[in-house]
Amino acid sequence: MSSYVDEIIEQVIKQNPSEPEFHQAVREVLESIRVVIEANEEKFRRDALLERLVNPERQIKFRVPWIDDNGDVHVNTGYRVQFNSAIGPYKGGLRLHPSVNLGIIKFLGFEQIFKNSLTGLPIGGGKGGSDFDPKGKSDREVMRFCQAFMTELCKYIGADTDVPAGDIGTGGREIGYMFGQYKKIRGLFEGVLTGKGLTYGGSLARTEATGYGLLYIVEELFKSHGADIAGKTVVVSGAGNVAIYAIQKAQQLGAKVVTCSDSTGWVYDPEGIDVAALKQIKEVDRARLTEYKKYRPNSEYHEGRGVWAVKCDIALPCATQNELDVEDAVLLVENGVTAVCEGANMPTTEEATKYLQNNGVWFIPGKAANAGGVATSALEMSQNSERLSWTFEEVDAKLKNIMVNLYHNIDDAAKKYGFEGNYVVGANIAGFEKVLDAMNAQGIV
Ligand SMILES: NC(=O)C1=CN([C@@H]2O[C@H](COP(=O)(O)OP(=O)(O)OC[C@H]3O[C@@H](n4cnc5c(N)ncnc54)[C@H](OP(=O)(O)O)[C@@H]3O)[C@@H](O)[C@H]2O)C=CC1
Ligand SMILES: O=C(O)CCC(=O)C(=O)O
Repeated sequence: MSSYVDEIIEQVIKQNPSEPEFHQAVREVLESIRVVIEANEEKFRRDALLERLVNPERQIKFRVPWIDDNGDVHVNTGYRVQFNSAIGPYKGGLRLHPSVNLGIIKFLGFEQIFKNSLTGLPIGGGKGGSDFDPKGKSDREVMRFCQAFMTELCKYIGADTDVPAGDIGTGGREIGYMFGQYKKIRGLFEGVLTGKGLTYGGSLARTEATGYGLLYIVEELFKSHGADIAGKTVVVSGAGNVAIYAIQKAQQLGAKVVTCSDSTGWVYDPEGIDVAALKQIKEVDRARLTEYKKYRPNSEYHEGRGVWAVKCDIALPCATQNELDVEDAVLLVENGVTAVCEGANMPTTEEATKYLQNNGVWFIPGKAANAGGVATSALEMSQNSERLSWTFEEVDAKLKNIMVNLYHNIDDAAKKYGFEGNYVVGANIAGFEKVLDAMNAQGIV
C-alpha cells in the first residue's frame, strides 16, 4: 500500500489541475509532517484527516464590476478562500494583483493555516483577493473597485468569522475604502478588517510588523548560533510594505542593507538603502525605483531581476512567490551567504530551498519568518474587542516576544523529530500539531 501522504499529494495534483503554487505548498507541508502522519497512519486515514486538511472549508468566487474615470465598466474576479477554522476565525490578507487566480489564493490560504497557528494566537487560515491591478489607477478608481469588491465580500466575513487584511497591492488606502463600504452595507463598526488606519481602529505597529518581525526572528536565529546581525550585509528584494520595514529594522539593528527591487528593476546602494527616500517613492509617490537615483546619486539602478547576485551575509526575499530559484541559490552560496529568511510567502522554489539547506545555509520559511504581520493583526483584533489602543512600544514588545518564542518553537520541533536545524520541517510540524489537536477535539466537521 502506498503511503497516505503520497496518495494525498497525488490526489491534490489531480483534483486541482493548473494550480502549481498550491501543489507546491501542499507538497512542502505534507513532506514535512510525513513523520507525524506515518507514526499514526491508520487513525489519520480513517479520519480522512489529510483530505480535510487540504480541502478548503469554503471557497468563494465572485464578479466585481466597477466603473473607471471615463465611465467604462470593467469586470474583475474576486476570491475568498476560507481554508481552516479549527483554531479561530479565518484570518489572512487580500491580494490585488493581475497574477491572482484561485490556485494562488489557495496556496496562500493553505500556508496561512500553519503560519497563524505558529503565532500562538487564536486565528484560522484564509486568504482572498482579485486580479484587479491598482497600479496606474486613480484614487477614485481604486475606491470604486474596493467598494464593488466589498459589496459582495461583506456577505461572508465578520469580526468573529473571517477577518481579512492587506497583502500585495492592498495597503492602508484599500483597507480604508473596504472598511467604509462594509460599515455602510452591514451597519457595523467592528474589527472586520485589520491594517486599518489609526483613527478608526487600527493598531500601532501593524504597518511595520511583518518587516520588523522578520528581523526579530533573524536576530534570534543569529543569537542562538552565537552570532550577531550587527555589521552584516543584507540583500532585500521587494520595495513594498514588508521590504521597507525589514530594511528599516535591519538598519536599526546595525546591519547594512544594500539592495531593494520592484517589478521592473532593482537598486544597489553601497552606502545602504535610504529608507526615507524609499518610503517617499513607494508609499507617497507610488512611483518606480528608477526614481531612487535622484535621492542617491551614488546608487545603481538595473532593469530586471538580479539582487541575489550581490554578495551578502543575509538574504531576505520580500517580494513574491518563487522569486528566488536554484540559480540564485547557487550564487548566494558561492558568495558565502549565512542565512536566507523569507519575508514574502513562498519566495524560494523547492529546488532552491533544498540547495540552500544542503549547503548549510540557515533557512527560515515564510510561514515562520513573516508571521509577525498576521500576529500583529491578531493583536489589532484584541484591541478592537476591548475597545482600547495599546502604545507602539506595547505592541512592538508583544510582537518581538511572539517572534522569539516562534523561533524556539520551530527549532525545538525540528530537534524533537530528528531534523535539527531544518526550520522548514520544524515550522510545518509545530504549526500542524496545534491544528491537528483542535481538529481532533472538534470531531469530523
Ligand atoms: N503585508 C504583510 O503584512 C504581509 C505580506 N506578506 C507577503 O510579503 C510579500 C510582499 O507583500 P507586501 O510587501 O505586503 O506587498 P506590496 O504590494 O507592499 O509590495 C510588493 C513588492 O513586491 C514587488 N512585486 C510584487 N509582485 C511582483 C512580481 N510578480 N514580480 C516582481 N516583483 C513583484 C512589488 O513591486 P512593485 O512596486 O513594482 O509593485 C513591490 O515592490 C508577499 O508575498 C506577501 O504575501 C507576508 C506576510 C504579511
Ligand atoms: O494580517 C493579516 O491578517 C494577514 C497577513 C497575510 O496576509 C500574511 O500573513 O500573508
